[in-house]
Amino acid sequence: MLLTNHAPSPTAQLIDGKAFAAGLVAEIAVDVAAMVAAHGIRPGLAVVLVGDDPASAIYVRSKIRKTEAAGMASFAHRLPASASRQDVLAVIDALNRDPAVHGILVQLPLPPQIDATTVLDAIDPSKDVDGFHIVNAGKLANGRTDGMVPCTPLGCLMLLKAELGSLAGLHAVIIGCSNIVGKPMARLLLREKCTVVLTHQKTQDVAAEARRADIVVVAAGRPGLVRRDWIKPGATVIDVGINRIQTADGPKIVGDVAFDEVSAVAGRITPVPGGIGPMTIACLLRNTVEAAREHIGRMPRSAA
Ligand SMILES: Nc1nc(=O)c2c([nH]1)NC[C@@H]1CN(c3ccc(C(=O)N[C@@H](CCC(=O)O)C(=O)O)cc3)C=[N+]21
Repeated sequence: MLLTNHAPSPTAQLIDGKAFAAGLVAEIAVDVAAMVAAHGIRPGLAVVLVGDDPASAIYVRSKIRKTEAAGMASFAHRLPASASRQDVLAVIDALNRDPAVHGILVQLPLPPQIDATTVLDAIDPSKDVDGFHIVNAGKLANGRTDGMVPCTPLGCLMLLKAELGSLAGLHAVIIGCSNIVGKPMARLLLREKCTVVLTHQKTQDVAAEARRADIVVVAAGRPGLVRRDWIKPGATVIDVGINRIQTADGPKIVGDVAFDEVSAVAGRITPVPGGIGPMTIACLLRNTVEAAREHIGRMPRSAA
C-alpha cells in the first residue's frame, strides 16, 4: 500500500437517478393498470412539438416511448417550424377538450415567433403536467400543495429526500434561477424548511455562496461551471445540466459540474447522464397519472 502525507481523497457516493426513476416508473405502471381495471381509464399524455430541433425530437421520442412502456396512452402533435401562435393555440384548445388527454406538454423551446408564456397559459391547469402554467407556478410560490409541480425540480426533491431524509434546516444553494428549474426548486426546498439561496447572473460570488451549502442544485447550462473548491466537503450536489459537447472522443453529454474533481469532495453527487434526466421523465409520467386520478375524482359518481 502506498503511503502519502495526504489524506486519501474521499469519493462521493453516486446518486443513481436512472435506477430510482426505473423504480418509480415500475410503480407508476402498477397504478396505471389499476386505473384501467377499476375505471376503464388509461392515463393519456399529449406532447406538442413545434419545429424540427433535432434534440427536441429525440426527447419527445424518448418521452413517448416511456409513456407507452408504463401502459399509458400517448398522443404526439407535430407542427412545422413556421406554425403561428394561433396554430399552436388551436391544438392546445383541442387537447384541453379531449377527455382521453389528461396531460399536455408543449416541448420547449418554441420557435421565436411564438410566445411561450401565451402558449403555456392556454393549457388547462389541471392538464399542465409540466407545471409551467401561471396558476400552478403561483400555487407553488405560495406553498400550496394542490397544483402541478415542474418535473425536473420534483425529481431533484425526490432524490434529495430519499438520500438525506428530512431536509429541514439544511442550507441549500441553487445556481440558476429559471422558471423551469431554479425558481420552482427554491420554492420546493423552502417548503421542506431549507434555508434557500438562489443565485443568478448578477450574483457577485457564486462560489462563495455555494461553499456554504449542504445542498447545491446546479441548473445553469454551463459545462464544468462548478469546481472542486466551490463545494463544502460532504455536501450533496445535484447536477441538472445537460450539455452536448465535442471531445476528442466525439460528442458527449456532460452536466454543469466538473464531475471528476467535485466527486472527490462532495458527499453525494448525481451523474450526467443517468441522474436527473431520467427522473424528469419519471415525474412527467407521475404528474400525468395524478392528473388522470383527479379527472376520475371529478367524474359523476356513477361513471367513476
Ligand atoms: N415542456 C418541456 N418539458 C420538459 O421537461 C423539457 C422541455 N420542454 N424541453 C427540453 C427539456 C430537456 N428535458 C430532458 C429530459 C430528460 C432527459 C434525459 O433523460 N437525459 C438522459 C440522457 C439522454 C441522452 O443521452 O441524450 C440522462 O440525463 O440520463 C434530458 C432532457 C426535458 N425538457
